Order: sequence, then C-alpha cells, then structure tokens
Amino acid sequence: MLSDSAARDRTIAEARLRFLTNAEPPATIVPEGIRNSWQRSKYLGVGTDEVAAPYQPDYDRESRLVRAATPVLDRLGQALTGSNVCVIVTDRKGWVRGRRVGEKRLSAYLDQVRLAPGFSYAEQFVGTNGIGVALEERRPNVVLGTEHFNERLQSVSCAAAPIRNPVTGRVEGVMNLTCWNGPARPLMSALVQEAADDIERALYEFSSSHQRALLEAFQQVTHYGDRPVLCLGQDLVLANSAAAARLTGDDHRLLHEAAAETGHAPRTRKPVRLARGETVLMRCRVIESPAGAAGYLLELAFDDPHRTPGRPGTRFREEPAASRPWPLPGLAGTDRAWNAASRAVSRCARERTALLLHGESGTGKCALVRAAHALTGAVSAPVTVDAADFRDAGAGLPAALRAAATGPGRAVILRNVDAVAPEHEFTVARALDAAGEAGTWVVGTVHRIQDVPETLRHRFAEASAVPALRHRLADLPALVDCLLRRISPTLECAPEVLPLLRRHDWAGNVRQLHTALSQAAADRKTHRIEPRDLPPSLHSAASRSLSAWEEAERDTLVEALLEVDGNKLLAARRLGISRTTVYRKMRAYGITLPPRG
Ligand SMILES: Nc1ncnc2c1ncn2[C@@H]1O[C@H](COP(=O)(O)OP(=O)(O)OP(=O)(O)O)[C@@H](O)[C@H]1O
Repeated sequence: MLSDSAARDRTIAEARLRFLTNAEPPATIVPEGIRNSWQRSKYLGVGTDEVAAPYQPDYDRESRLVRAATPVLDRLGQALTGSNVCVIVTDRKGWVRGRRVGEKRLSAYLDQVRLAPGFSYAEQFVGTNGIGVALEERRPNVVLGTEHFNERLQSVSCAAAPIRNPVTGRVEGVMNLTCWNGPARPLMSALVQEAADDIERALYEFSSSHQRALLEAFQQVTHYGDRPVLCLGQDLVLANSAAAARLTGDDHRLLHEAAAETGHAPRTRKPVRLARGETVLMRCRVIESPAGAAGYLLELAFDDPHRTPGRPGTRFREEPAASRPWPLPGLAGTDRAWNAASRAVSRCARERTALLLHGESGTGKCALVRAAHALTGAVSAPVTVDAADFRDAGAGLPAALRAAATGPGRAVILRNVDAVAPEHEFTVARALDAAGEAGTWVVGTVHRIQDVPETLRHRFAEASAVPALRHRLADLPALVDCLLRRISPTLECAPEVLPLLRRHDWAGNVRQLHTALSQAAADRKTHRIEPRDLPPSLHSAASRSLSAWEEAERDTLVEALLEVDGNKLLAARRLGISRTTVYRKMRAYGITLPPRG
C-alpha cells in the first residue's frame, strides 16, 4: 500500500501531467503557490525535461551578499557533513553564489541539474523550484519532488526563503535548502528561515553607518503620529505609508532637489510643487552619521490630507506607490511607479475590479493587463476592442463589446476610451456594465485620464497610471534584456549601446524601444548589436523636436557618416556639402557617433 506522502506525490504528478497536456488551469489539489508558478512557467515556455539554467562564471565574489552569507554557509556546511542535504545562496536574480553539500552523490546530481555556483535558478529558466518561487512571490516556500515543473528536479525537495536587506526591505537573494525526497520536510522550512535571518543580521552589520543613521532618524519620527515622512539618502528612500500613498518617483526627485537647496533649516517650511501640480509643505532636516551627512529627513504636510491627489470629486482609489517590485511574466522593470501599476493591475485582475489604465501610448498598459490576467488562471487571453477603430462607425462599438465572449476567467480591454463618440457613450457604458455583471474583467486604456467622458469614467472603479519610459530610464537595461530575448535568445547588446538609448526621449515608449532593437537586430552581422546598428535617430539628441524634413536630413547625415566610418570629409563629399556644414549639422542635431572600431 502507498504511504500518504507517496500517494500525494502521485496525485500531484498526475495533476501536473494533466495541466501540461490540457489548456485547463492546474487542479485545486495543487497548493496555490505551486499552481501559480506552474502557470508562470508554462506561460514563459520553460522546458520540462531539460534544465536550461544559464551560466555566468564571472561574478563579484566579494559582494556584500557573498560576504554576509559565507560564514552562515560554512557553519551549516560543517553541521551537515555526511547528510543528504545541501544549502545554497543565490542573489536577487537567482544566480547561485554559494553552495555547501553534505554528501557526494547529491553533489554529483546537483552538478548534473546545474544547481551550482554561476548558474541561475530563476523561474523563467528552470520553472517551478524553491529559489524561483521565493523570488517571484517574495516569501518562503517549499517545493516537494513532483511539484517541480521540470521532471529532472523531481528527485529532490527544497525549501527557500528570501533574504531581505534589513534597512530597505529589498530582496537581496534567496537561502535554499535541497535534499533527496524524504521525511525531513517539516524541518527544512525552519532551518532555511533561520539561516536567512542570520544572513540578514550580517547584512545589517555591513550596511553603512549612513543607512543606520537614516533608519534611526526615520524610526524616531514615525514612531509618533502618522503624518507623511520621507527619508532620502544617496541610494536609499524610506517612506511611511502616509508618504508612500501620495508620492511618486518623480516627487522624490523634486523633494530631493528642494531639500538640497534648503539644506539645514529645520524650522523652515518650504512649499514644493509635486509632479502632478499639487503643492506640499516640506520641513527638512539633514541627518548626520559618524561618516558625515547621510541624507535628509522630510516631514510633509498636504493641503488636504485625505484627498487623492489631482482627482477632485472622482471615486478613484490611487494605488499606494509601491517600492517593492511586482514582477509579472514576460515584463521587465522595477521602477517605483511601474511596480505600483503592476501591483494595482494584478490586484484588480484577481478581484475582477473594473480598471482604467492611463499612460502614454506604448508604455505597456495592454501588456500589463495580458500578463496579470494570465496569472489568474484565465480561460483565454483578453479581447481588445479599440474605440479608435470605430471613429467612423461608432454604432458598431457597443456591438463589438457585446460580441466579445464574457464570463468568469475572461477579460475585455476597451483601448482608447477617449475615442468613444459622445452619442455612443451611454450604449458603450451599458455594454461594459453587462460584461462586468457576467463576471468579465473590464479594463479601459487611455492616454490622459481627464479625456475620458464622465459617463464612462464611472464604469471603472479604479484607476492606475503607467509611467512613460523616459521617467523610468533606470529600467532600460532590464527592458533591453527582456526585449532582446523576445527577438532572439542569443542576441546581446554591446555596452556602448545603452548610453545611446539612455539619452533618447522615447516618445513612443517601450513599443518604440522594441521597434528600434528589432531594426538593429535585422541589420546586424553578428549576435551582438553594436551602436552602428541602431536607427539613425538614436545617434542624435536634438534639444528640440524636429520637423519631418529635419528628421529626414538628420537620418541622411547619420547614414552617410556611418557608411564612411565617421569620416566627416568623406561624408561631406558623398552628400555634396562642405565639411563645415557637416560639423554644423552634427552640432545642431546633437549627432554623436560611436568611436571608429
Ligand atoms: N515592462 C515591459 N516589459 C517588456 N515589454 C514591455 C513592457 N512594457 C511594454 N512592453 C512591450 O511594449 C509594447 C507596447 O506595449 P502595449 O501595447 O501594452 O502598450 P500600451 O500602453 O497598451 O499602448 P497603446 O496605448 O498604444 O495601446 C508591447 O510589445 C509590450 O509587450
């Protein structure tokens, strides 16, 4: 007769097979965290029989995380000698940075499945596993034998817990414990959490005296009362919930600038205009640490502490600015405003709350909806109905909305809500209501929220802003990585490309970035995109917007220069103009070319 755990393993294995072969969501017998992870893994097309963990042998062996983790790993390694257990530490992207194994047979197996230093065990490469799930869900978890997405990992079970930076709360890595399938399961979680705690304590010791000084000042002020407080250090932002709910990344920058101007003037209350036009009164104090000035502590007073900024009279709830990343499958970025949007969209998808997403074209509004909807175990992808397609035949729009399949597990996106003709607002609103009542998740997208007519605005219980790419340029490397992988898995960028991308204003946002990289990839001669492969517009940084004619002139000049390897004299001859004109136009259009290779 089968033991309880063997019977459970068999049930889970059968559920996994059914999930992999059918289009249905995994059976509810599978624990929720594992179900979500299976869905993400399937959505990302992760393999089930080959472990495709990528390898990067060069990494910083002196990083703060490695230094904090090494004594803990050494101690556990000694204690576990001879046992069938292994302890592993990864960084925040899942790259294995340290491993200690109790016995040789397990060590050989882990090498075979690439669970070894230098390899990444992120979920996007390996599918459901303790490390990957801890990083995606940012909480401790256990993955038992057959719950692994990849069958080659099913001989082992693992428990993992995120390691957080005790000052910022950011996940710095994962502590993982792996052993052959067996009865030790309940002990694994306790041991792994204790080890993660030890590493966090060591990280705290390492954190600079600046950070400690800021944290102490912040805690003192926020201990009493709940007025908005913000602490700004060089690479650290601390906000209590009253401040986080009202401030965006752009506001932090504006407040930082104002604080730098005010300096040490604790009695002064300075008015500061925030990104959305609202004014806040700021009292600023410089925080000193033994190593010098650590940053600013800002106490803020809003005009009306309860009103949602910039939304007089609406019933929208703005999502609190979220500092923690909220990764969604296939999408990249950890900017604060992007995190807040991802979090809001995911919550609305789960709760099926009608949502209005606003932001410039190409920022990722529809992509967010698709990814969040997929994670809910949806039966089909969202149906997109573009109101702009019905500008001349507006009566067809309500009919198109009604024709979309409705019901639980389905979603409909009304794109360009502002393009609904006034005479059709009411029937469109009725169609959206009917879809919502049938259990469909209803989402609207628009560039500017103020352009949405009142009748339609009230169909959406919540609103969330998706930031423009130029306001989240810190996300460029991650976005480039993600988009390149979509174009071709072997494609990479030369390091000189990013600075060129960074100075562009990206009016077409992530969509434009994708197009630029696709164009560059189509013209390249190797698997590496070099600066010269980029479209001409990216070689210039004009200080004003150009007319169509000027753009054409700039592109012709850049193409001529690239063809002759940047030689201005030869380019001038080709174009039949003087070398002085070439120099003048290069200056006027802000053209810089990669150094000659
Ligand atoms: N964070 C991201 N990571 C990866 N790809 C992204 C991200 N954001 C957007 N994209 C990609 O950029 C492209 C444009 O995104 P999307 O169509 O969602 O924009 P949108 O804001 O809905 O635009 P529009 O307002 O014109 O409908 C898509 O290919 C999408 O996958």
